[in-house]
Order: sequence, then structure tokens, then C-alpha cells
Amino acid sequence: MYSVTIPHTVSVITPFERKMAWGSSPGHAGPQLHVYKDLSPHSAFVHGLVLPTMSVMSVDIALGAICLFTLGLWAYLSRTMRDRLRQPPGPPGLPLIGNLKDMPSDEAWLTYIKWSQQYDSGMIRLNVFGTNMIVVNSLEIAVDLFDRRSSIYNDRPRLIMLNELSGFGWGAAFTPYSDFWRAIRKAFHQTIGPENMKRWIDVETRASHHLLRNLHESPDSFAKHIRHFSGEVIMRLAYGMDVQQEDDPYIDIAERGTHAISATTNAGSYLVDVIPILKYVPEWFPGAKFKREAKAWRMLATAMLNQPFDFVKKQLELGDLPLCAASLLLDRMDNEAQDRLDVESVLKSTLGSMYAAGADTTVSTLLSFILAMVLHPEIQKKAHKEVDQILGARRLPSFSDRHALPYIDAIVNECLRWHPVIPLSVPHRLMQDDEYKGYFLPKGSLLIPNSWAILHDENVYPNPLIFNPDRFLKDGVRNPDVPDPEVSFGFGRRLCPGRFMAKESLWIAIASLLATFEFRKSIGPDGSPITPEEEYIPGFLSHPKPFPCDIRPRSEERVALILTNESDA
Ligand code: HEM
Repeated sequence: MYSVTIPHTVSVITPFERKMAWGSSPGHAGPQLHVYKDLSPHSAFVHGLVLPTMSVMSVDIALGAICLFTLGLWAYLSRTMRDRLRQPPGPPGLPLIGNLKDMPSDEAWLTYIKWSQQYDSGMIRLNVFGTNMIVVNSLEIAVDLFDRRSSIYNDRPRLIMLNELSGFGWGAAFTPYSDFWRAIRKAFHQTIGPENMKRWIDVETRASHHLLRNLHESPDSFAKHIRHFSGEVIMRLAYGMDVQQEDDPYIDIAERGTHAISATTNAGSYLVDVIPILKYVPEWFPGAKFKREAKAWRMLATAMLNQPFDFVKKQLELGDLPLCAASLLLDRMDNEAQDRLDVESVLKSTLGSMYAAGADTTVSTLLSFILAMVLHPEIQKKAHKEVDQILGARRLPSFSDRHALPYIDAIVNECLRWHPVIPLSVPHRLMQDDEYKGYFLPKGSLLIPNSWAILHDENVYPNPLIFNPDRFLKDGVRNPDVPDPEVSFGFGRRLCPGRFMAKESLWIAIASLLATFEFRKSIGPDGSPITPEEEYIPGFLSHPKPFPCDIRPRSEERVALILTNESDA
């Protein structure tokens, strides 16, 4: 009844050998052709070796298919059940799509806090199309995983739209955990690490003076001036470039590049990140708009990476490159053996990442500062008082005043905490299976730190929704019992390498703005003040929605200070 075909490659093996034969050999791509000594019609059939005759074929196919299906289903269910039982709790989800329908579109961090309360767990597990996601809502767990187990919790997910299609793979924040990434981190440390920040004091102070002048000229364009401040600091510090005060072409490219990055990193924007095979859809295919967008963004990504670096090369040839991160790195890299890596790529990625990761983040925090000042005149008054005690209307602040202005430091901290720029921090990818507090965390899981939840923990920051710089002070000085909002800069080995620069730029800008300007509610057409809403644009990076604001110099003496400050001479 049966005809058995044994191909040339077939061998006869024992049950032990059978165990070893499945999937264990290098390069093995699936079941191999073997016939077992205890060959029974069905077992042989299941392994695809028997070509049955027509008379019993349909019955055998049906039986075989049922067996296969049952075995597969059993394996799938038992694995899923086992993993689910041992994984952190979370909404149950549906077959195949998992929690796709549960995923919150707006202010996701609030939904994650709610689930944490509902499931009484500091970590929540979600699954979308088979991708395991673990939202970390508690500082304790974040420290345990990202800091104490940092060697396995600091990779990044595969970002198809951003890295592979749009060409932003050079960005440090999106680079996998690798030697290349380590070289970039080292370059950051050598240029804007804590002991190097003194080098950039003049750059930051000068840009803050330009900010004051621009604001005096056109106060209604305050958002544009803040953006320019941040761009000016980074372009000068990274590439030694003195940018134009209006319409600078390099800032323009970098700005457009960062917009593209925001558009692609907003969670759920692109289906191709969930269904990678879509990457191969041709551009002309209906619905393949993402491919055409990616093509345009690739040009921006290349320009953003190369154009300012070409400027550096040109200045080097002319012997006219001032002290900047590029000049420091070129000096060091010449002296250090870095043969394994492409030195120029490391350099370009480091410098390009400064703008990509540093510009928008600083802008958002400064806009939150202005919003807070408009909403809380009493806090602004207190800040003015502190600044005036030290500076009067005689001079603008400098970094040497910092120790004497604790309230300004507290305002910077509160701006970072109140509306964290990245409320759900950049996802970290788990590099191997792990177990934590009895839970099984599978390799490849994406860990999403809920920075908002941690920075709004009532036990640490009472009344967390209220803007209150005093929470960081005790008897007028820094209260050591209240932690700095370092969490706003991320976690573990991926912790923001630009945080020292960010905090200094924020400090000098905020101190200078308070020394010279007053921020008030605008007056509406009916003559009554307009209270701006505390509303933020949804997205990966959180920005205040545009709001009206009346900005005026505090006195004529301060106008004189703004117009005649020394660093512009
Ligand atoms: C208010 C300002 C800033 C905030 C709130 C901020 C916040 C963050 C956060 C949350 C991360 C992700 C950390 C993680 O994955 O755990 C990050 C990464 C990063 N930041 Fe910042 N950042 C700021 C300014 C800057 C500046 C000024 C620079 C550089 C000039 C910079 C460069 C970077 C880089 C390169 C990364 C990627 C690090 C990596 O993946 O290894 N940031 N930042």
C-alpha cells in the first residue's frame, strides 16, 4: 500500500540521533530528510518522507494535517501560557495582534500608570504582533534593570523606518549596543563630559546674550529665538561654526532633519516597523507613501550628517578651525589607535547626534519654562528677587553666579520634572532571556521606561502636577532629600551623554531671561488676560502647544544691558 522514497541524502538514525538532528546543526534551516528505524506509516508521513498511493492518500493527509495542527497548537499554547503566566501582568490582548487595540494613542504614560495601579505591579507587560513590551513605571525596577543589569538591558530596537529606510542609523540614540556605539559614547565624554564643560562656557554665554537681543527685537517670535539659541550653541560647540542670526542654512538642514526624526519615531506612525516585510514594497505601489517619504528623508539625513562636517574639513584646510568638539576629537583620534573603526564615521555620528538629540530637547524645556512663568507670576517674582539680590540691574549672570542662585537651579530642575521632554524614554532592548522578581523576561523584549510616572511619584514629589521649584529647597538651599530629576535624561548605559551641556545651557538661558525680562499673560481683544492652557503636543518628544505670551524688558537699565553686553563686542 505504501511506496517509500528514500532520497540520496537520507540516512537511517536512532531516536537519540533524531533529537540531535532537529535544528542543532550550524546553518540548519529546518527539518532534514531522515528515515527512522521505527518507521511507522504516520510518523514517517508527519516527517514528510512518504509518498502515499492514491487510495489512502486523502485519509492520511487529513490525519497528518490534524496531527500537525494539534501538535503545533499545543506547542504554541503551552509556550504562550507558560510565558504569560511567568511574565509581568498586563491587559490580556487578542490572538495574533496582542494588545494592538489597547495601545493608548494620547498621553500613554497616564494609561500605563493606571494599569500599574490596576495590576498592582511596577511593570506592565504588553504584546503587539508578537513583540514583547515591558513598561517600567517604578524607579526601583528601572535602577535594578537598567543600572544593575546594564550589560544586557541597553540595546535598541530595530527601527526600520528611521534607520534602514530613512538613513538616520548614524544617530547615537538609535545605534545598537556595539563597538561603534561605544566609540561614539567615548567621543561624547571627551567633548561634553563633566570635566570638559568649562571649555564651552563662552559659547553658551554668548548665545544667551544673542537670545536676549533677539527677544528684545521681536518678543512675539520667542519660540523661534529659543530654537535659534539651542541651534547656535550646538553648531558652535560641535563644528566651530558661527551661525547667522537669521535663516542660517546649516540650522535649516538640521531643523528639517530633526523634524523627520520626530515624525518617524512617534510610536505607531509606520506599519513597516511592525511588519518588516513591507520594507520591500516598491515605491510606486499603492499605499507605499512611506517609501517615498523615506527617500526624501534619506537626502536630509545625509545632508545633516555631511554638510556641517564638510565645513569642518574646509576650515581645517584653511587652518581656521576654532576650538570645538570636532577639533578636540580630530586631535585625540590622531593620537589613539582606532583602526578597527572608521574614525570619520564615529566623528560624524557624534557631531550629528549632538544636534539630532540635543536641539529639540533643550527647546522644549525652555518653552516649558516660559509657560510656567506666565502661569505662576508669584514664582517669577521670587526668581526676579533672587537674581536682583546678586546682580541688580548692573550686569548679566555668568556661571560664576550659579552657587549664589539656588532658586534658579531649582527652577531648572522643576522644568525638567514638571513636563519631562521624553515622557516615555527611548526603549531599551533586552539582549538575553532574564528573570526578575520571579518573572520571565524574554530576549528581544522592549523595555519602555515611564519617566513621567517616576517624576510624578507622589511619595517623592508631593502634588506632582503643580509647578513648584521650592520642592527642591530647604531653608533656601538645595534639599538633599529630594532627588534631582535625572530620570528625565534616561537610564543605565544609555543615559543622555549631553545632560551636562543641557543643564548648563538651560541654566544660563533661564538666569539671563529672568535677569532681564518679565513674562506675562497676553491681553485678548476684549481687554482681559489670556491664561494659556497647559497643553502639550502628543509625540515622542513633548512640546508645549503654541501659547500667547507678553514678554517685556524689566526696565530701561536692563534694555541697556541687553544691547551692550560685553561678549558681543
Ligand atoms: C533638556 C535636554 C535633554 C533631555 C531631557 C534629554 C533626554 C534624553 C533621554 C531621555 C535620552 C534617552 C536615554 C535612554 O535611552 O535611557 C537621551 C539620549 C541621548 N541624548 Fe539627551 N537629552 C537632552 C539634551 C541633550 C543634549 C544637549 C545632547 C547633546 C548635545 C544630547 C544627546 C543625547 C544622545 C547622543 C543620546 C543617545 C544616548 C545613547 O543612546 O547612548 N541630549 N537624552
